[in-house]
Amino acid sequence: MSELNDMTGKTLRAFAPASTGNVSLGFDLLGAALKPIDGTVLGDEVDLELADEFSLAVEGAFAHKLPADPDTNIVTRCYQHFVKVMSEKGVELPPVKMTLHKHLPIGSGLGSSAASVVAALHGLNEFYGQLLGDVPFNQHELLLIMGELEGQISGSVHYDNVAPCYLGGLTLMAEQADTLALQLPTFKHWYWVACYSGITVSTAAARDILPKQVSMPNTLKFGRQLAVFVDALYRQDEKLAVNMMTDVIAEPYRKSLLPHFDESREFAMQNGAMAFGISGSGPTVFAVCDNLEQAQTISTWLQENYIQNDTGFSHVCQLDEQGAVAKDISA
Ligand SMILES: Nc1ncnc2c1ncn2[C@@H]1O[C@H](COP(=O)(O)OP(=O)(O)OP(=O)(O)O)[C@@H](O)[C@H]1O
Ligand SMILES: N[C@@H](CCO)C(=O)O
Repeated sequence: MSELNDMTGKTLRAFAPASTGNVSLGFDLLGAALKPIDGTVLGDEVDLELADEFSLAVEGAFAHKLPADPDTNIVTRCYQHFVKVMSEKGVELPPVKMTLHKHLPIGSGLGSSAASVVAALHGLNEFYGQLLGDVPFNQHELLLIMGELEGQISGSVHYDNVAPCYLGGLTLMAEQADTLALQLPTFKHWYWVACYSGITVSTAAARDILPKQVSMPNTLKFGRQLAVFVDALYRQDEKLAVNMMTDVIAEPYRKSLLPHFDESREFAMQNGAMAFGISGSGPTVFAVCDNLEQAQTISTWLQENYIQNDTGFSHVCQLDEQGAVAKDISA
């Protein structure tokens, strides 16, 4: 322990933003990190400090929606996995006390479990990095671990929430041994309205209702849309890009789980939205606008008409280009 830096009394806080998976046209392959323009914290935070033994405390607006036993919390599993891998490398890490500030609703389509996984693992990497003098895992290695942990909870390994949440911006999954995700160019003037209705849709259940096979016409449309969308981003051809933003894979089946989805789309598209769809596996919906006033009108309408209970909310967002961050919050 003598060669370790002194972290006594230091508290590090890691933040990981909300994210929207699929972006309609890229099922499991596209994702974007979101940040409300009014400064609301939309993401999970994890605090870390040295302790005699590991513990996890859970606070925040959605803490009571998680299982009471901290051992079943994905943050505990992140810690256990992190120290196990380091131990296998011959590095025994001193325990930490972790506090999860659970701001994101569970089963919301905003990458709630991904935000906890990313905040926990990024926080652990930065905290132990300061202790050891260098981060234990590089960005690629850490993203691999994030995908694995998120997969344990959502029933399948898909990176479209963890990758944008960790890296920021709009990401395309490459899933290659040396390149997991690619960061794409974006339209900086786009506003993304994100409205969470307040009901819970489990990702595993929303995957179960999808057909196991996709028809030939839909396969061809999916491939064309994704390829043309990426090209349009690189050429900053906004009209072509939004024309590609439709979902032939999941939305036709999943919208039956979302009360008022069709009216919401109709209102949004008639009031200036360039695209509208389900965020991840829902129930959050998103609308893309190039005009702030229209985005605000749509957000207000969704707040009044799409939200089902008092846990729902609606935010006008832009893309969070930064992704996960960590800062020293020691008193
Ligand atoms: N820290 C955590 N954050 C979120 N979910 C957690 C966490 N720890 C354990 N869980 C459990 O993981 C499951 C997450 O389910 P699911 O993947 O449907 O939600 P989600 O990640 O919130 O979905 P979405 O990506 O749609 O926001 C729930 O059963 C929840 O109780
Ligand atoms: N791509 C995943 C995201 C889940 O948030 C799905 O749609 O099932």
